[in-house]
Amino acid sequence: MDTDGVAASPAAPHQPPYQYTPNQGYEQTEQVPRELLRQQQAGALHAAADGEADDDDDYLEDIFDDDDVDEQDDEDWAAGDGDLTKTYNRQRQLNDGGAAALPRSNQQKPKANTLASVDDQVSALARHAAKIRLDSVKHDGERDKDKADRATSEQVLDQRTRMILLQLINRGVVSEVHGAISTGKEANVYGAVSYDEETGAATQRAIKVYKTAILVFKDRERYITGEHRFKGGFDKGNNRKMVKLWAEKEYRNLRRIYSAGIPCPEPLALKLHVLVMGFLGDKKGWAYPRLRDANLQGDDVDQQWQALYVQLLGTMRRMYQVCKLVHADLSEYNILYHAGKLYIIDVSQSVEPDHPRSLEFLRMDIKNVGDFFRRKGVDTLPDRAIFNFITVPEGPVEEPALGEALAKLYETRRDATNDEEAAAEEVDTEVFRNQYIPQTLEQVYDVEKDVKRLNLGEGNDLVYSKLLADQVVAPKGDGEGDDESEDESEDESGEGASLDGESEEGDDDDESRFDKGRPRGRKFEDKDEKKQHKLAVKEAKREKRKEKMPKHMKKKLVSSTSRKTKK
Ligand SMILES: Nc1ncnc2c1ncn2[C@@H]1O[C@H](COP(=O)(O)OP(=O)(O)OP(=O)(O)O)[C@@H](O)[C@H]1O
Ligand SMILES: [Mg+2]
Repeated sequence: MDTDGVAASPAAPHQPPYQYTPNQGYEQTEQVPRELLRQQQAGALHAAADGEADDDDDYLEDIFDDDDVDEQDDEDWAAGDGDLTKTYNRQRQLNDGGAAALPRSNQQKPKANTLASVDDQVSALARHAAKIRLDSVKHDGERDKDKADRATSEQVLDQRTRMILLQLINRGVVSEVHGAISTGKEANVYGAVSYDEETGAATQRAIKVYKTAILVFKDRERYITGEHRFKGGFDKGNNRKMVKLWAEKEYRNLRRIYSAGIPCPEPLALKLHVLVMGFLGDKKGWAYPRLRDANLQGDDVDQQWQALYVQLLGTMRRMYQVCKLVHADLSEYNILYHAGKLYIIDVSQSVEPDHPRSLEFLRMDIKNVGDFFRRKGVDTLPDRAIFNFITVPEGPVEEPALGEALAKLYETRRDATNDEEAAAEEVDTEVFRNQYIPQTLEQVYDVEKDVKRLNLGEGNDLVYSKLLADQVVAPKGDGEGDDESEDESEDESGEGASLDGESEEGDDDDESRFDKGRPRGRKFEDKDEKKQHKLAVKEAKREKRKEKMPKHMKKKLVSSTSRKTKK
């Protein structure tokens, strides 16, 4: 790999290529990082593709494209994007001035103009090499200690990522990149610092770098499938595109959440699979603890937990109603806590309500949140009540009205201190958790039965009653009907919760893992629960089949009514 005869570099692995001088920071002892030199010497970008197994021509080219988030296809973003233009211009200025000042190891002029400009940019980036210092690991207390240690030794940045970080430094988005705050399967999060040009004041930043591990990202496809924002589709075979997509999704979602005033990291910049955001932590660079690790102090800890629970339900409703997002991986792991406030993080998999599985994801979020707070001794509300609270369009979306609405819910709930009532509530929650959730009219596969129930005044039992009632169930008893793909073979599969419109990729394991609608489920997997659920679903389907109208009749009914009810 390293046989290109680059002049011996002082940067042996154990010898950092920089020197620390008090008050002046890190001074570089190595002028140009090796991979950058190689870039220049080869005079062609393709020579760089020696790191990962990567045979694309654009291994590094796309790093120099100005392809930040496309504003056009997502007009509802409230946050402006002026900063990116600013940083881009700054970069151009820097490039113009910076490149000439650097020693060039190879005076050979690249033939193509594009290569020449990339070459210049590479030179401009080189002088920032010493500002990436992954040896300073910061994480709170004992948590992830091993993981973080590993981060420094193992998680050496690949060339592309390194280039992107250098570029971000060059643009002035951050001034230095430090050690990993967190390393995970899908992403590493690094601490970074940005120094104010005039005052020199330091501001902490966080940089999330998505990793290109095939297996993990395969699993995430389901979040993109059905997302109208990603209608253009994605190329599963290309990991780089996939991680870029995830970073982009996280960036966009963060912008929505941030501009809705929900506590979360401020999205600052995005470049391919690298996302720069505001740092949630103190001035010294210590990140706030995850809710899971929050250590509440005082003699009213119980009330504090209760208040946090109510706060979170309000946030979930705001996210749904204002941001039009379901988090889809909400749990005590993806919420940070500080001074009575909950910060929502990790939103790359969040989906819009029109995603075929959004309600399933929401139900799972509700369950995760409820389970956690119950363990903390909080008197939680039933899942169904929360589901309705979050999804019903009417009602407040701002505090303090949100909190008041929840207080009312507490008042009107069943008397949970009464054993019988409590048991009934538990059963209802269990039923709710296993109920089939249709997402679109096409998925209401037994519309006749639902209408009958509605006419009998049992409409409230439908999971989606608060959501689709006026669309799905017309008062006269007609409505949109069955869908073509609901045939016997699907019934036999036992995949009760699998919704139509979902990709039919045929990865059984993947799909079954998702029975309960749990994304990235390994963390939460519970085999018994899954089995039980499958049985319940099978039984329910058997019952349904008994009452099922023959398919040809249903088709007739659908075609005679669909025109009336379709939006
Ligand atoms: N903006 C931030 N400020 C401070 N800490 C952060 C920030 N973003 C993330 N972190 C820390 O990094 C951790 C991981 O972040 P995140 O949940 O976004 O990654 P992830 O997608 O879960 O990664 P993986 O699933 O691969 O572990 C968080 O638990 C939190 O401690
Ligand atoms: Mg996370």
